[in-house]
Amino acid sequence: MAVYTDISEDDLKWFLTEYDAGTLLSYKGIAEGVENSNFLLHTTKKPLILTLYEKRVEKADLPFFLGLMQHLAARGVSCPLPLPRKDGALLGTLSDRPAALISFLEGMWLRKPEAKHCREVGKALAQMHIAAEGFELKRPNALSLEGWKLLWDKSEARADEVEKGLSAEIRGEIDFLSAHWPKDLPAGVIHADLFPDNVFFLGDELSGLIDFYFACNDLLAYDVSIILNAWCFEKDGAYNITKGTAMLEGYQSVRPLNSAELAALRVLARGSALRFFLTRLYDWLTTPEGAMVTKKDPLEYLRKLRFHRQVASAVEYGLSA
Ligand SMILES: Nc1ncnc2c1ncn2[C@@H]1O[C@H](COP(=O)(O)OP(=O)(O)O)[C@@H](O)[C@H]1O
Ligand SMILES: N[C@@H](CCOP(=O)(O)O)C(=O)O
Repeated sequence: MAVYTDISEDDLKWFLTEYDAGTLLSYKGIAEGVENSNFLLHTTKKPLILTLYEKRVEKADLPFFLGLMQHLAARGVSCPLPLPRKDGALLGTLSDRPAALISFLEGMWLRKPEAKHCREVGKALAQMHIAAEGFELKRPNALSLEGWKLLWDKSEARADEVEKGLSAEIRGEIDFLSAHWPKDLPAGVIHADLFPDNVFFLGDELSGLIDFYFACNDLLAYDVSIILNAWCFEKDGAYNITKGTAMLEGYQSVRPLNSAELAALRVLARGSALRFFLTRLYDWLTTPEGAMVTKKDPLEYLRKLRFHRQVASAVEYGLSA
């Protein structure tokens, strides 16, 4: 559940007077998501999503996120479009939080994605990478090597509470990644969180991408490693090579990966597994009991990280010859 901040009907009605959004008919908090507070609004015009930006989103980054959605939507990516206020601004304030209205996207996220869906996700990610070219704002990835070290510093003392021996293992992993992280690969704007809950489908057709609040400038192949991690493992922890093949084929049908990117995939996948392990671990250790948010299991990503460590080459991810 992610509604951290309540809003009153009167405040919301007042907030809406700044927009040409029609008159409020109803609104309700959305249970899903972990970062921000989201509400579905019905007005006399189109349905809208109201987002109140919470703790982990820097206000200074909001023009990047909202501008990126505008840039992508203008280039044919199906993603939410921020609704400007009457004064042209994309951001307002509600319940003391920065707040925005974005268009409602039809579709549902898939609880049990299949290989055919992975192919579509691969394609959509590559299309997003290409459509983002020319976006003029920049945002370094706050959750890359330096960010991982900062997160780890905050969690290390209690890591062995989660699993004995974890502290030494993760320190070793950070050292390895610091020494081997690739530098000269194609870079651009990445989504950085394209998990199943951020991709909508209508039937088997991908209807849109949401949640650009981790988007940043980084290595494009790192984003590929994120979707392999997020979509291609089964509940029992096994890597599904059929899904991996479909995903990589889908991606490469739009943007072929070069040989350096393919060679780096294993290290990138270790990095992305570590990244989600670390944010989940931090949340696991710091979210108070009874908070209105579903904590995600850090150990799922520890298991993925261990899998990538024993992968000998990118062929094992399902690259077709
Ligand atoms: N533009 C949108 N159209 C339809 N539903 C949306 C949209 N944006 C968010 N949602 C709903 O809100 C949920 C949480 O949104 P998300 O952006 O993932 O939140 P968070 O950033 O807090 O993780 C989504 O799973 C979806 O159900
Ligand atoms: N995808 C991340 C958590 C971020 O959640 P989202 O609701 O913003 O996609 C994870 O699974 O750890």
